Amino acid sequence: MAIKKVRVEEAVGMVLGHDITKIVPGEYKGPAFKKGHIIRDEDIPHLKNIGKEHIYLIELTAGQVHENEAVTRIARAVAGPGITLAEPSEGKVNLKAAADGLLKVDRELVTAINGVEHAVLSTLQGNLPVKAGALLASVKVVPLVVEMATVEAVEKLAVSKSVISVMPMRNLKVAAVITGNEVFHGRIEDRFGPVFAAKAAQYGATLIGTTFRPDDPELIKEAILAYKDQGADVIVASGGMSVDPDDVTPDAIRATGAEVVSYGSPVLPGAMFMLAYLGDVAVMGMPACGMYSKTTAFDMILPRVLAGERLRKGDIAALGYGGLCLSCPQCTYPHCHFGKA
Ligand SMILES: Nc1nc2c(c(=O)[nH]1)N[C@H]1C(S)=C(S)[C@@H](COP(=O)(O)OP(=O)(O)OC[C@H]3O[C@@H](n4cnc5c(N)ncnc54)[C@H](O)[C@@H]3O)O[C@H]1N2
Ligand code: MOO
Repeated sequence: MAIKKVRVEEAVGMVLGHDITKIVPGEYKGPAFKKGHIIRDEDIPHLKNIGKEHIYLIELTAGQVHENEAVTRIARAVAGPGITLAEPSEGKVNLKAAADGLLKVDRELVTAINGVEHAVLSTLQGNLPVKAGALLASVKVVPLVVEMATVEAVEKLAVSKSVISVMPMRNLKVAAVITGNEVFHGRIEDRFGPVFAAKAAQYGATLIGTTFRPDDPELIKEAILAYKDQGADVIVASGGMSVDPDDVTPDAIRATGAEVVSYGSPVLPGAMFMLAYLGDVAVMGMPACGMYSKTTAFDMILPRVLAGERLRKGDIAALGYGGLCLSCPQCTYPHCHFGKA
């Protein structure tokens, strides 16, 4: 590679070989000059004000790739379905969500790609519901010019795999069975119904019904089976999930014939959560913490089910890493460590 340093005063009329960044803390961070800009007399003081006394003249030799081309190729290699790529800027390409959905990231592949000399792939954690246009990942390379081998090594790792993708939510039908004698007999006002309505809407599902049952496993079982017959894809039974003699919801779910994936989840709040499947219908037992805490195991599991994943015991066990909520006075999820296993 021929890279020549030229003093800015002598660079008038020359073409910039890369974007040049300006940063004013708290005000601006971005390109002051873009690759391809032809340097003019009036640019000289501006370049000096951002600390540039020289520019590079670049001539690529065979087997070398300019940063913009390198990051574009790497971004294309790692982007799976549901991802849009921005134009390269300052040697970086941003990957964004093409539509609302569930972010999937192959964590092992991200690590392997970052093991390639000079490749940088920085992502959000996966299994997160994301909105259209959300920034999900950035690709960079470290030097201004990289060896073709760097790009090819990443392409080889990512070939026929999707490192980063967004699964669309499938607008499934959710039904709620709210249990508890105290609610059923009107001793207290139900506080779970609004939570389920809000969560279904938040994650792109339709709540097709909410029904109330006392702490009677037979009646709860029948309500679950009735919703299955009505075509629900996900049935959530709330309350009665812990250790008291009147906590009969897990037994009621078992009595439907559903296959229990897990009773208990390593997410707090949500330790007493149950996931089971009645054929293809997901049946969830939601402990009462779901009324009180803004974000629980339910928020780790429901979006994945709504995106079409069939979860297994190992998926639930994996939620323990990062599964401890700090119960902040003001919940800032997902802007925290919680649920990012
Ligand atoms: N000794 C133990 N105590 C608790 C354990 C445990 O393992 N050992 N687990 C705790 C965890 S974790 C949770 S979460 C809670 C709640 O579990 P449940 O799902 O069994 O909740 P309930 O007993 O049915 O109700 C608790 C509380 O919430 C009120 N509630 C329930 N449903 C509604 C509703 N739809 N609307 C309004 N209020 C509702 C209910 O009246 C009770 O006051 O258990 C811990 N304890
Ligand atoms: O199931 Mo309890 O949720 O950990 O609060």
